[in-house]
Amino acid sequence: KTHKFWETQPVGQFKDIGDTSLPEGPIEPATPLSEVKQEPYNLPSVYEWTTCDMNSDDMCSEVYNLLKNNYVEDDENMFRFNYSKEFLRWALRPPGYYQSWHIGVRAKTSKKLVAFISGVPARIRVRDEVVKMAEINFLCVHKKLRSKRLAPVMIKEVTRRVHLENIWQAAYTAGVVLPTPITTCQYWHRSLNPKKLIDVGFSRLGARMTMSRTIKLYKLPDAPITPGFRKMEPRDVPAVTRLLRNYLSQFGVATDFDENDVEHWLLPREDVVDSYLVESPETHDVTDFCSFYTLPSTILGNPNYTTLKAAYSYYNVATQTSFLQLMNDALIVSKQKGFDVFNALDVMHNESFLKELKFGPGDGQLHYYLYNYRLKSALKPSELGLVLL
Ligand SMILES: COc1cccc(CC(=N)NC(=O)c2cccnc2OC2CCNCC2)c1
Repeated sequence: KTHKFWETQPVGQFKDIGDTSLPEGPIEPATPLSEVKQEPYNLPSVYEWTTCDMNSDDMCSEVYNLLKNNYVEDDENMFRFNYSKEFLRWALRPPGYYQSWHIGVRAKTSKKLVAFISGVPARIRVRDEVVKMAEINFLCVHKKLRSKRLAPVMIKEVTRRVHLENIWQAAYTAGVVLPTPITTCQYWHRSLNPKKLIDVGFSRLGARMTMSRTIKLYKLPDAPITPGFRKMEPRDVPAVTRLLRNYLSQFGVATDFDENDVEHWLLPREDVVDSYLVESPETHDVTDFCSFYTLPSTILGNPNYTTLKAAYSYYNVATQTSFLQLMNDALIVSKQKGFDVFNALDVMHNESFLKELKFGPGDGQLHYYLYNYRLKSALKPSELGLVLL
């Protein structure tokens, strides 16, 4: 498959796979800011760039509606991600964010928002190097404007604006294979509401299984079973940061969270992100942590349901409680909150609970990428400590 655009970019190229003579690290050097293109790239003449102020309710609604109607669908086009406005505000405004990295494309005549791409700053450790990067996400071109080659110029424009902030690396994911994945993850789903999942075609009734047998198979207790299991609170930020930093230090590529980051990314926000911890009843130490984010999907073309309520595993650490029991408690509270399904990637140590807790394999893969940073060899998913939204 010719990757006309990606062959021009500083990313690992397929032809270089296995060439261990190439050093690990940046592919191109940083350049002086004076050498960064000062003016935006040219769009086709009927379109114009716009910067999206996510603090503005109208602007946030425009981005929300563009994604709701035109963003990623599953392989069978039965579901489409439906990130909420509150989720987008959270995802796009972490500490140190740049509004200039929230980039829209409008049709000049109608002024309608027809495309979007975003970046947020993140510190990501690659082996022993902590690198300031942009996490690129929510690239979306209106369905009616596909294959007009808008995506390459949007990627070049967000790259230019990231360079203007003296940042030279990026991280992103895609459901498609591009040059060149640093790892490829499988996704897994744990049914919480099997009847709805079967009714909407997300799952199928197992062979020799009745509906009542299936409902019984996925039944969960009404309350978490670990003593000291409770919602995370602001006072827990230092302890959770210590727990997370220690856990993530073992992975080849991982987010380098500090307390400021933990306060933004992991404190509970209703209908956006949920996080729980285990405070030892004896010592009051914080010994374990689990979290998941809320990402509903629109159900396309089903007469009885419109929305699939999905929880996505985020960051989880078990040091005293068994990982199985901790994640089972996460399933229990997500069921209690009305989620239909709990999704997870086989990253970090997730593989150890997936089969045991009755997750089924999804029918797709999620590929992770670094921009302008070469790894000598690809990672196994279990060596990755990075979850993108
Ligand atoms: C169920 O509704 C869907 C609507 C659109 C796409 C997919 C399949 C899919 N592509 N799933 C994932 O990418 C995925 C599966 C498990 C965990 N995280 C995931 O993606 C996250 C992380 C990357 N950005 C999207 C959300 C499912």
